Amino acid sequence: MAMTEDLENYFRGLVPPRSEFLRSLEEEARQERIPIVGPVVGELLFILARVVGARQILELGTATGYSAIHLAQAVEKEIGRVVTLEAEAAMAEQARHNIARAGLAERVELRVGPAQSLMAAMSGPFDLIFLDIDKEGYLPALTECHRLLRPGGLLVVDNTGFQGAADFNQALLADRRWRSVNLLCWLPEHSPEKDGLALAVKVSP
Ligand SMILES: C[S@@+](CC[C@H](N)C(=O)[O-])C[C@H]1O[C@@H](n2cnc3c(N)ncnc32)[C@H](O)[C@@H]1O
Repeated sequence: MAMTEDLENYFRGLVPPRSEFLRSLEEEARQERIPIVGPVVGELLFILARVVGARQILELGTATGYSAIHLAQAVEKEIGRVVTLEAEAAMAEQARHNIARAGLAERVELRVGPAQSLMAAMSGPFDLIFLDIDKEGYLPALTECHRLLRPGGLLVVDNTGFQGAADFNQALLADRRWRSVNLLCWLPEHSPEKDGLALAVKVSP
């Protein structure tokens, strides 16, 4: 059977439905030109966290809290928690406000500062790590991501199509302590819509 001719338009019609609140965060990010993952990758993060049975999640790059909200929705109340790291104090304040409005403040711990130094002082293990900071920071963060993930834990990396992520992509591919795939995707309402997304499992210490 032939595929539909206008695949992009067709898939735009399949973007997950979401609350008015999440739509307002998407609008806020659009107006302030803040690159967030959008509804498709947001839902993907929720699904991946559930599949992994994640209780402890680490996010690098909070921005306004949109992806942290999806991750926090996936963890069980009172058992699970999302630790999210944001370099900019004003952005962190905006995220704190949004996360509280989502009723998820108790499940999210927001730490302010450069991810690399915050991670160096942290101990894991985390079940899932979502990497979404400045792309030049990806490679320097990889060693800490490996240390902080539990064996079998999942690393999800956004924006791997960016030039700044090129050395990270090569390092991840070459490192046999990970099994990984790097996908070229077309993701409606993701910033940008055509981009890469990497998934990696920690297979050895
Ligand atoms: C792409 S946005 C994150 C979007 C967010 N994950 C979402 O989808 O809702 C990247 C954020 O990471 C922050 N950031 C960039 N480099 C950072 C670093 N080295 N440490 C901590 N935060 C960083 C930026 O200030 C920005 O708010």
